[in-house]
Amino acid sequence: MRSLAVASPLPPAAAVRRRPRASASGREVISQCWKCEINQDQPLGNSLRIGHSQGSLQRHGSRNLLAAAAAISIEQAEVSTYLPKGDMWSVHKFGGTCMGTPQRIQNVADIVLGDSSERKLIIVSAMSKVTDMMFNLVHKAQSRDNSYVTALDEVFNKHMAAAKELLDGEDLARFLAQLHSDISNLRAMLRAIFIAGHATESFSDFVVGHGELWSAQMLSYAIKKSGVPCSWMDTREVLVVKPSGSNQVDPDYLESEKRLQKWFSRQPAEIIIATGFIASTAENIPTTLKRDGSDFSASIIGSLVRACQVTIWTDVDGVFSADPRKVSEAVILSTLSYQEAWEMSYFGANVLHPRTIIPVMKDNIPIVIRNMFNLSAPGTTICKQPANENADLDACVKSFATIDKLALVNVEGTGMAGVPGTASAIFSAAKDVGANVIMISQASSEHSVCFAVPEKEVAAVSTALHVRFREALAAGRLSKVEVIRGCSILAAVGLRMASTPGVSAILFDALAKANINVRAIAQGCSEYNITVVLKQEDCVRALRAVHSRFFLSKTTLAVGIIGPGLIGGTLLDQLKDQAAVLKENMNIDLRVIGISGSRTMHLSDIGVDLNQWKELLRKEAEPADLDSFVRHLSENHVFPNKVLVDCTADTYVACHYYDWLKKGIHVITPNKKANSGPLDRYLKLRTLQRASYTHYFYEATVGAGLPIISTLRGLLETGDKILRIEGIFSGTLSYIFNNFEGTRTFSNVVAEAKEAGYTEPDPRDDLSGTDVARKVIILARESGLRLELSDIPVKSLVPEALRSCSSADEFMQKLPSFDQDWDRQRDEAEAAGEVLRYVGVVDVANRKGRVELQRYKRDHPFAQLSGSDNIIAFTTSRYKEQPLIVRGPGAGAEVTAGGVFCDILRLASYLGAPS
Ligand SMILES: NC(=O)C1=CN([C@@H]2O[C@H](COP(=O)(O)OP(=O)(O)OC[C@H]3O[C@@H](n4cnc5c(N)ncnc54)[C@H](O)[C@@H]3O)[C@@H](O)[C@H]2O)C=CC1
Ligand SMILES: N[C@@H](CC=O)C(=O)O
Ligand code: NA
Repeated sequence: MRSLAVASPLPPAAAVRRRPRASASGREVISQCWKCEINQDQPLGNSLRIGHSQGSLQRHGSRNLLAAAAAISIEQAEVSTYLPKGDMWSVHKFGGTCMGTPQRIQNVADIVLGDSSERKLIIVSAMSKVTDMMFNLVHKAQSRDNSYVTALDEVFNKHMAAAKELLDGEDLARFLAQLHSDISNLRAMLRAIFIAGHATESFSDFVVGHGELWSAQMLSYAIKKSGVPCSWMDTREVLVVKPSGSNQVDPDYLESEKRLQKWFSRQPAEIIIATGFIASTAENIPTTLKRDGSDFSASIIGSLVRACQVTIWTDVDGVFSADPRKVSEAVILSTLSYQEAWEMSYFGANVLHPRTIIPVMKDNIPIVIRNMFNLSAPGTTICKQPANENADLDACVKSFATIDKLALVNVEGTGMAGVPGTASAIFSAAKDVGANVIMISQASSEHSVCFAVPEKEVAAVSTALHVRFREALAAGRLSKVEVIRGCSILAAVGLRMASTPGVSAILFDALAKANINVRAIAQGCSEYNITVVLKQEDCVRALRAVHSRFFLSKTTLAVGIIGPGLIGGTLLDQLKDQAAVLKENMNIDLRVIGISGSRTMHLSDIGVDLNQWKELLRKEAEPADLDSFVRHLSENHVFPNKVLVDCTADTYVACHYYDWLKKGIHVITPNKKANSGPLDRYLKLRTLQRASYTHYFYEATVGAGLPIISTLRGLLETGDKILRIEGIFSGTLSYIFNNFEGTRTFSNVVAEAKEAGYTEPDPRDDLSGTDVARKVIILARESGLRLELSDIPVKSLVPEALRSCSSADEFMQKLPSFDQDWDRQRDEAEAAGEVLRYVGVVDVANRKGRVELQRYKRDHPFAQLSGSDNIIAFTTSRYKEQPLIVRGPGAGAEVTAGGVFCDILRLASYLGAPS
């Protein structure tokens, strides 16, 4: 035996990319001549130094030949063609779907031919469904079911038909002859299985592996048809594996490399089509690489030839940031590190089986996942940590994955702390019943250990723990072994989470804002993944919440609008006009997913087309139903954050805010009914809202879009003391008295205010002073006074005789008959150099409020207003001499809808949108 020391013919760039590999003798090949492949650092002992030679060796050789050197015999060393290794090889793997029809096999051939790599090794699976058909043959035969014969015919017919469509002439004849021969061998073997009523694993593996043999041959003929030489390889001649327990196998790299070398010396083709999935044992018994075996084959062979890349062709565009069936906004990741891919596949993401990554990982060979049916998609490259990624917080998390149907087991008790062996006893009990522990968490107080197992295994685990800890439980050293069913795991995966502060804060913040309770948390010190356990029913919503926080626009908000009247309708139009800008500039994605009027409602799962909301509400609507409207919003799993905007003036709707907040739905409204309704209900609502992560905003209830509530809050929260708030709180009444001059009649001016959209749906609410009283109550309660609406003395401007009118229209018709009375009041004031103004006062110091019609001198600030102006003066400890005054239009469609819109954006900002 002589060993070889041959350096790799890597071009310089590739040589730089890879670190030298250790040789079998443990030494590294540190100096290479890539033209003549001579290792300048070879051990002299039992090795043979090969001088610069011409011909084949110039293109061949590898640093890693060393790895096999000791095992390569002179006989093999002397064969004329060495297996070249290194960057000239590209390896492709095509799965069953890619090989599903003759046309697809032809497409595969085209892709292979389109790859300009010097050498190509193509691994193929059986045509789709064929592996199942083959397993079924074995199953039928060993169950002594005669129909295996017809099932075998089907297998034959499927391949014959495919070959006839794909091939012709001699190639077809050769393939069919081989197919015939294989089928008759299989028939004999299945007959033997039938008679024995049993198939050994190797018999079964032999039968099943035929799908790959046929697909590889068909593809190689299809490639040859275009005039390019190509060989096909039965990988059972090359790949040697040994069983490693629990239905897994370990590749024998040395032996496989040796055999590949030998194979290649006989057939030194530039394109090799190899069978995936199948292999053999060291004793040449056929076996398979088990689940996802073809990917594994590609990765092992990629490693054996030290390929520049292994491309796994499939039917998706790449690896998604989350399961696209659960998160429609999931994005394709352009790169993933090996560890990330590994973590994700563990969590059930359909990436690659972790073992597929191992062979290529040691040589830093990238795996690219690509879509055969969408060649324009660049796919996902799985490689060593990509260097060029920006390390901002959001980029730290690569993807999210979930596992459902889990149960948490919580073992708790004071007797655990400081007692070595408790954890070992707990987990050995789980092991004894064969339970797979998916996640473990123990707080450092050692008071409890909790772990997650598949729900179906939890009963056995619980019993085993009760048995194991019977004495400890009886003695009270353990207080309980508790099982919490119906759990899911949500994991955030990303290599860059390691040592980046703040990632978990963002994750938990997103969960909190979506009102999701976290039951257990685990993060290993590798920091590649953060795992949280939650209620299974919350899982998809949680997934969407965190995904949208890290991947999407920062804040996605589903909006339900109730009451598309003047304000609601204007708001919808404003949302329509501004949505794109918000998305682009602020990363806020607002989606109106439901609009409900009093008669009809229109619902959408992903967002109503706001260009035609009126039409949709008319033509594509269902009868309005508040409960089902709210259910539509709360049960929507696409959007993690939801808000109901009540644009009605309805008390019935306002009564529901408490329930909505409790459901985790935020509430925004210009409707004054909730905050000016019964005090106890108001207090209950505020208490709930303060205790929860749900928000309730109502800026437009006072002064419409003017910043009244927010100003008051700002004063209070910064410790100012409110003494008095007074002003003109009614846009309608302001307009009326600002314009009730000269020869104009009172009723005319009221009609104008109504026409301008300043009044309440029923203008009597304005003229009666009730609307102002409600605003006074809202501000009083905001200032800490516990007043009821009935505590506010109100001067009503509705003539006694018109209070009982059955409708607003009737009231408006009858109002002119009272104009003379109004003329008189105005003239009297004018004679005194005064004007009439309707004011509200919150007398915080004396814990009172009132609403009254007053006369003010013409130079008083209240007399200086115009249009629908409100003016609100805050007298506080800080603003004592000169009150803080807010003034401006306090009613009207645009300003009020704008105020509501502001609240929606305030909410988005509370939920994480940039400010
Ligand atoms: N108009 C203004 O300048 C201001 C109005 N507001 C408040 O805005 C709210 C809306 O006022 P407007 O738009 O002017 O009234 P509006 O009468 O034009 O609109 C209210 C809409 O709600 C609908 N509605 C009533 N009950 C409903 C129910 N149970 N379910 C679904 N829809 C229902 C009505 O059919 C109507 O379309 C009121 O609460 C008002 O106090 C607040 C500040 C200023
Ligand atoms: N009708 C109200 C509208 C705002 O709340 C008013 O006139 O002020
Ligand atoms: Na306001």
